[in-house]
Amino acid sequence: MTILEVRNLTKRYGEQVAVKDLSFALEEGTATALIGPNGAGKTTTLSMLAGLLRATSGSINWHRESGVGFLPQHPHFFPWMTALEFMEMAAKLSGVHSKNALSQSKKTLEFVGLGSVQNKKTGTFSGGMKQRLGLAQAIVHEPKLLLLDEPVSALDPTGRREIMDLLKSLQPHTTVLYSTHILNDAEQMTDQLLFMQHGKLVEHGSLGEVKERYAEPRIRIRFQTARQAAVFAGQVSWPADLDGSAVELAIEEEGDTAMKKVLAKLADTSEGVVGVEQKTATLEEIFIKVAGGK
Ligand SMILES: Nc1ncnc2c1ncn2[C@@H]1O[C@H](COP(=O)(O)OP(=O)(O)OP(=O)(O)O)[C@@H](O)[C@H]1O
Repeated sequence: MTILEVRNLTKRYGEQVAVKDLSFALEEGTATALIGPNGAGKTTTLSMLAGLLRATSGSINWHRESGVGFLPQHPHFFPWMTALEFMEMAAKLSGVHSKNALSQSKKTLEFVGLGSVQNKKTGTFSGGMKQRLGLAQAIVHEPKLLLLDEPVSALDPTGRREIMDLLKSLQPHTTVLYSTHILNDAEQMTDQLLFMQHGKLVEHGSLGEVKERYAEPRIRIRFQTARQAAVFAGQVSWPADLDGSAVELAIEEEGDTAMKKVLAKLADTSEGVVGVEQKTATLEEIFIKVAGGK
Protein backbone atom coordinates (compact mmCIF):
# COMPACT_ATOMS: atom_id res chain seq x y z
CA MET A 1 0.00 0.00 0.00
CA THR A 2 1.24 3.49 -0.82
CA ILE A 3 1.56 5.51 2.38
CA LEU A 4 2.79 8.75 0.82
CA GLU A 5 2.64 10.11 -2.68
CA VAL A 6 4.41 13.22 -3.88
CA ARG A 7 3.53 14.76 -7.23
CA ASN A 8 5.37 17.54 -9.02
CA LEU A 9 6.54 19.06 -5.77
CA THR A 10 8.31 22.37 -6.33
CA LYS A 11 9.81 24.91 -3.96
CA ARG A 12 11.13 28.26 -5.09
CA TYR A 13 12.93 30.89 -3.08
CA GLY A 14 12.56 33.87 -5.38
CA GLU A 15 14.61 33.01 -8.46
CA GLN A 16 16.18 30.00 -6.78
CA VAL A 17 14.45 26.66 -7.38
CA ALA A 18 15.34 24.44 -4.42
CA VAL A 19 13.08 21.53 -5.43
CA LYS A 20 11.76 21.05 -8.94
CA ASP A 21 8.92 18.80 -10.10
CA LEU A 22 9.68 16.04 -7.64
CA SER A 23 7.45 12.95 -7.84
CA PHE A 24 7.78 9.70 -5.92
CA ALA A 25 5.84 7.33 -3.67
CA LEU A 26 6.62 5.48 -0.46
CA GLU A 27 5.24 1.99 0.04
CA GLU A 28 4.19 1.02 3.53
CA GLY A 29 6.89 -0.59 5.67
CA THR A 30 9.77 0.25 3.35
CA ALA A 31 12.92 2.32 3.83
CA THR A 32 13.85 4.98 1.29
CA ALA A 33 17.20 6.74 1.22
CA LEU A 34 17.27 10.27 -0.13
CA ILE A 35 20.75 11.01 -1.37
CA GLY A 36 22.42 13.79 -3.30
CA PRO A 37 25.19 16.36 -3.03
CA ASN A 38 25.07 19.42 -0.75
CA GLY A 39 22.35 21.80 -1.81
CA ALA A 40 20.48 19.14 -3.82
CA GLY A 41 17.21 19.93 -2.04
CA LYS A 42 16.97 17.07 0.46
CA THR A 43 16.30 19.19 3.55
CA THR A 44 13.81 21.33 1.65
CA THR A 45 11.96 18.20 0.51
CA LEU A 46 11.83 16.66 3.99
CA SER A 47 10.72 19.97 5.52
CA MET A 48 7.83 20.19 3.06
CA LEU A 49 6.82 16.59 3.78
CA ALA A 50 6.97 17.28 7.51
CA GLY A 51 4.66 20.24 7.00
CA LEU A 52 7.24 22.80 8.15
CA LEU A 53 7.61 24.46 4.79
CA ARG A 54 4.93 25.33 2.29
CA ALA A 55 5.43 24.00 -1.23
CA THR A 56 5.29 26.49 -4.10
CA SER A 57 3.35 23.94 -6.14
CA GLY A 58 2.66 20.23 -6.38
CA SER A 59 0.93 17.86 -4.00
CA ILE A 60 1.75 15.64 -1.04
CA ASN A 61 -0.80 12.94 -0.25
CA TRP A 62 -0.56 10.73 2.77
CA HIS A 63 -2.73 9.09 5.37
CA ARG A 64 -2.68 11.73 8.04
CA GLU A 65 -4.17 9.38 10.60
CA SER A 66 -1.06 7.19 10.41
CA GLY A 67 0.99 9.92 12.07
CA VAL A 68 4.36 11.30 11.07
CA GLY A 69 7.59 11.66 13.03
CA PHE A 70 10.35 14.07 11.99
CA LEU A 71 13.98 14.37 12.94
CA PRO A 72 15.41 17.65 11.65
CA GLN A 73 19.04 17.92 10.53
CA HIS A 74 19.94 20.07 13.55
CA PRO A 75 17.45 19.27 16.29
CA HIS A 76 17.22 21.75 19.14
CA PHE A 77 17.04 20.52 22.69
CA PHE A 78 16.56 22.71 25.70
CA PRO A 79 19.82 22.14 27.57
CA TRP A 80 18.29 22.71 31.00
CA MET A 81 15.70 19.99 30.55
CA THR A 82 16.32 16.36 31.39
CA ALA A 83 15.89 13.85 28.60
CA LEU A 84 12.68 12.63 30.19
CA GLU A 85 11.27 16.15 30.60
CA PHE A 86 12.08 16.90 26.98
CA MET A 87 10.49 13.67 25.83
CA GLU A 88 7.31 14.25 27.81
CA MET A 89 6.99 17.64 26.19
CA ALA A 90 7.66 16.15 22.73
CA ALA A 91 5.16 13.36 23.38
CA LYS A 92 2.39 15.80 24.28
CA LEU A 93 3.20 18.01 21.29
CA SER A 94 2.98 14.94 19.08
CA GLY A 95 -0.48 14.17 20.34
CA VAL A 96 0.21 11.48 22.95
CA HIS A 97 -2.49 11.69 25.63
CA SER A 98 -1.04 13.39 28.73
CA LYS A 99 -1.81 10.41 30.94
CA ASN A 100 0.36 8.20 28.68
CA ALA A 101 3.10 10.75 27.96
CA LEU A 102 5.39 9.75 30.83
CA SER A 103 5.20 5.99 30.28
CA GLN A 104 5.52 6.36 26.51
CA SER A 105 8.54 8.66 26.97
CA LYS A 106 10.26 6.22 29.32
CA LYS A 107 9.61 3.31 26.98
CA THR A 108 10.99 5.20 23.99
CA LEU A 109 14.11 6.39 25.86
CA GLU A 110 14.72 2.79 26.85
CA PHE A 111 14.30 1.72 23.23
CA VAL A 112 16.93 4.17 21.94
CA GLY A 113 19.35 3.25 24.73
CA LEU A 114 18.94 6.36 26.88
CA GLY A 115 17.01 4.73 29.72
CA SER A 116 19.86 5.06 32.21
CA VAL A 117 20.40 8.78 31.51
CA GLN A 118 16.77 9.84 31.35
CA ASN A 119 17.19 12.17 34.33
CA LYS A 120 20.34 13.84 32.99
CA LYS A 121 20.15 17.30 31.43
CA THR A 122 20.29 17.22 27.65
CA GLY A 123 22.96 19.95 27.74
CA THR A 124 25.42 17.34 29.03
CA PHE A 125 24.70 14.88 26.20
CA SER A 126 27.29 13.84 23.59
CA GLY A 127 26.54 14.12 19.86
CA GLY A 128 25.56 10.46 19.73
CA MET A 129 23.23 10.77 22.71
CA LYS A 130 21.58 13.83 21.17
CA GLN A 131 21.05 11.95 17.94
CA ARG A 132 19.35 9.13 19.87
CA LEU A 133 17.20 11.67 21.70
CA GLY A 134 16.30 13.24 18.37
CA LEU A 135 15.21 9.87 17.09
CA ALA A 136 13.30 9.20 20.33
CA GLN A 137 11.26 12.41 20.02
CA ALA A 138 10.44 11.50 16.41
CA ILE A 139 9.05 8.07 17.31
CA VAL A 140 7.51 8.67 20.75
CA HIS A 141 3.98 8.70 19.32
CA GLU A 142 4.64 5.57 17.25
CA PRO A 143 4.11 7.17 13.85
CA LYS A 144 3.68 5.03 10.76
CA LEU A 145 5.81 7.41 8.71
CA LEU A 146 9.22 8.57 9.86
CA LEU A 147 11.12 11.40 8.14
CA LEU A 148 14.75 11.76 9.13
CA ASP A 149 17.12 14.44 7.89
CA GLU A 150 20.68 13.13 8.11
CA PRO A 151 20.05 10.88 11.12
CA VAL A 152 23.56 9.43 11.18
CA SER A 153 25.86 11.83 9.36
CA ALA A 154 27.19 13.46 12.54
CA LEU A 155 28.05 10.17 14.20
CA ASP A 156 31.12 7.97 14.33
CA PRO A 157 30.93 4.52 12.69
CA THR A 158 29.81 2.77 15.89
CA GLY A 159 27.11 5.36 16.56
CA ARG A 160 25.96 5.16 12.95
CA ARG A 161 25.68 1.41 13.09
CA GLU A 162 23.68 1.61 16.33
CA ILE A 163 21.22 4.17 14.96
CA MET A 164 20.86 2.26 11.68
CA ASP A 165 20.16 -0.92 13.65
CA LEU A 166 17.51 0.91 15.68
CA LEU A 167 15.90 2.17 12.49
CA LYS A 168 15.93 -1.31 10.98
CA SER A 169 14.25 -2.69 14.08
CA LEU A 170 11.33 -0.28 13.50
CA GLN A 171 10.54 -2.04 10.27
CA PRO A 172 8.17 -3.22 8.91
CA HIS A 173 5.78 -1.28 11.15
CA THR A 174 7.27 2.06 10.19
CA THR A 175 7.87 3.54 6.77
CA VAL A 176 11.15 5.43 6.81
CA LEU A 177 12.40 8.18 4.50
CA TYR A 178 15.84 9.43 5.45
CA SER A 179 18.47 11.60 3.85
CA THR A 180 22.11 10.71 4.22
CA HIS A 181 25.60 11.49 3.02
CA ILE A 182 26.88 8.18 4.26
CA LEU A 183 26.33 6.01 1.25
CA ASN A 184 27.58 2.89 2.91
CA ASP A 185 24.73 3.26 5.42
CA ALA A 186 22.25 3.86 2.64
CA GLU A 187 23.33 0.53 1.16
CA GLN A 188 22.55 -1.20 4.46
CA MET A 189 18.96 -0.07 4.71
CA THR A 190 17.16 0.84 1.55
CA ASP A 191 14.29 -0.57 -0.43
CA GLN A 192 14.25 2.51 -2.62
CA LEU A 193 16.86 5.08 -3.52
CA LEU A 194 15.97 8.63 -4.48
CA PHE A 195 18.89 10.53 -5.90
CA MET A 196 18.45 14.30 -6.07
CA GLN A 197 20.59 16.88 -7.77
CA HIS A 198 19.92 20.58 -8.32
CA GLY A 199 16.45 20.06 -6.85
CA LYS A 200 15.51 17.31 -9.29
CA LEU A 201 15.18 13.58 -9.02
CA VAL A 202 17.94 12.27 -11.27
CA GLU A 203 17.86 8.57 -10.36
CA HIS A 204 15.56 6.28 -8.47
CA GLY A 205 14.81 2.62 -8.00
CA SER A 206 15.86 -0.21 -5.76
CA LEU A 207 19.53 -0.49 -4.88
CA GLY A 208 19.79 -3.45 -7.25
CA GLU A 209 18.14 -1.58 -10.13
CA VAL A 210 20.32 1.49 -9.72
CA LYS A 211 23.45 -0.61 -9.43
CA GLU A 212 22.54 -2.54 -12.53
CA ARG A 213 22.08 0.67 -14.48
CA TYR A 214 25.57 1.84 -13.61
CA ALA A 215 27.30 -1.51 -13.43
CA GLU A 216 30.36 -1.80 -15.57
CA PRO A 217 31.04 -5.50 -15.43
CA ARG A 218 34.60 -6.01 -14.27
CA ILE A 219 36.48 -9.00 -13.03
CA ARG A 220 39.30 -8.42 -10.59
CA ILE A 221 42.09 -10.96 -10.29
CA ARG A 222 44.59 -10.69 -7.47
CA PHE A 223 48.06 -12.17 -7.87
CA GLN A 224 50.88 -12.74 -5.40
CA THR A 225 53.11 -10.24 -7.14
CA ALA A 226 52.74 -7.23 -9.41
CA ARG A 227 54.94 -8.95 -11.98
CA GLN A 228 52.59 -11.92 -12.26
CA ALA A 229 49.71 -9.47 -12.68
CA ALA A 230 51.56 -7.61 -15.44
CA VAL A 231 52.38 -10.83 -17.29
CA PHE A 232 48.73 -11.90 -17.21
CA ALA A 233 47.52 -8.46 -18.31
CA GLY A 234 49.85 -8.73 -21.31
CA GLN A 235 48.40 -12.08 -22.31
CA VAL A 236 44.71 -11.32 -22.42
CA SER A 237 42.71 -9.78 -25.22
CA TRP A 238 40.27 -7.94 -22.92
CA PRO A 239 40.91 -4.36 -21.79
CA ALA A 240 43.01 -4.75 -18.63
CA ASP A 241 43.93 -2.27 -15.89
CA LEU A 242 46.80 -2.99 -13.53
CA ASP A 243 46.34 -2.06 -9.90
CA GLY A 244 49.41 -3.17 -7.93
CA SER A 245 49.34 -6.93 -7.82
CA ALA A 246 45.78 -7.05 -9.21
CA VAL A 247 44.37 -6.88 -12.73
CA GLU A 248 40.90 -5.60 -13.57
CA LEU A 249 39.33 -6.81 -16.78
CA ALA A 250 36.44 -5.01 -18.44
CA ILE A 251 34.38 -7.73 -20.05
CA GLU A 252 31.16 -6.89 -21.80
CA GLU A 253 29.56 -10.30 -21.63
CA GLU A 254 26.54 -11.77 -19.95
CA GLY A 255 26.87 -12.93 -16.32
CA ASP A 256 28.66 -16.23 -15.99
CA THR A 257 30.15 -16.34 -19.47
CA ALA A 258 32.78 -13.71 -18.77
CA MET A 259 33.80 -15.37 -15.53
CA LYS A 260 34.05 -18.80 -17.22
CA LYS A 261 36.29 -17.40 -19.93
CA VAL A 262 38.54 -15.68 -17.42
CA LEU A 263 38.80 -18.80 -15.28
CA ALA A 264 39.66 -20.87 -18.36
CA LYS A 265 42.38 -18.42 -19.28
CA LEU A 266 43.74 -18.44 -15.75
CA ALA A 267 43.80 -22.25 -15.63
CA ASP A 268 45.76 -22.24 -18.87
CA THR A 269 48.49 -19.80 -18.29
CA SER A 270 48.67 -18.08 -14.94
CA GLU A 271 50.65 -18.44 -11.79
CA GLY A 272 50.24 -16.84 -8.42
CA VAL A 273 46.48 -16.21 -8.48
CA VAL A 274 45.17 -15.52 -4.97
CA GLY A 275 41.64 -14.37 -5.76
CA VAL A 276 39.11 -13.75 -8.51
CA GLU A 277 35.96 -11.69 -8.02
CA GLN A 278 33.18 -10.10 -10.01
CA LYS A 279 33.08 -6.40 -9.17
CA THR A 280 29.87 -4.43 -8.82
CA ALA A 281 29.82 -0.67 -8.52
CA THR A 282 29.43 0.67 -4.98
CA LEU A 283 26.82 3.30 -4.30
CA GLU A 284 29.67 5.73 -3.74
CA GLU A 285 31.02 5.12 -7.24
CA ILE A 286 27.52 5.53 -8.67
CA PHE A 287 27.02 8.74 -6.69
CA ILE A 288 30.20 10.23 -8.14
CA LYS A 289 29.19 9.20 -11.64
CA VAL A 290 25.66 10.59 -11.36
CA ALA A 291 26.72 13.78 -9.59
CA GLY A 292 29.55 14.35 -12.05
CA GLY A 293 27.60 13.54 -15.16
CA LYS A 294 24.58 15.83 -14.94
N1 LIG B 1 15.52 29.71 3.11
C1 LIG B 1 16.15 29.65 1.94
N2 LIG B 1 16.26 30.71 1.13
C2 LIG B 1 16.88 30.64 -0.06
N3 LIG B 1 17.44 29.51 -0.56
C3 LIG B 1 17.38 28.43 0.20
C4 LIG B 1 16.73 28.41 1.48
N4 LIG B 1 16.82 27.16 2.00
C5 LIG B 1 17.49 26.43 1.07
N5 LIG B 1 17.82 27.18 0.01
C6 LIG B 1 18.55 26.72 -1.18
O1 LIG B 1 17.89 25.60 -1.72
C7 LIG B 1 18.79 24.63 -2.20
C8 LIG B 1 18.52 23.29 -1.55
O2 LIG B 1 18.89 23.34 -0.18
P1 LIG B 1 18.71 22.11 0.81
O3 LIG B 1 19.12 22.57 2.18
O4 LIG B 1 17.34 21.56 0.68
O5 LIG B 1 19.76 21.07 0.24
P2 LIG B 1 20.29 19.72 0.89
O6 LIG B 1 20.25 18.70 -0.20
O7 LIG B 1 19.56 19.42 2.14
O8 LIG B 1 21.81 20.07 1.22
P3 LIG B 1 22.76 19.52 2.41
O9 LIG B 1 23.14 18.14 2.00
O10 LIG B 1 23.91 20.47 2.33
O11 LIG B 1 21.99 19.60 3.69
C9 LIG B 1 20.18 25.17 -1.92
O12 LIG B 1 20.69 25.75 -3.09
C10 LIG B 1 19.95 26.21 -0.85
O13 LIG B 1 20.91 27.22 -0.95
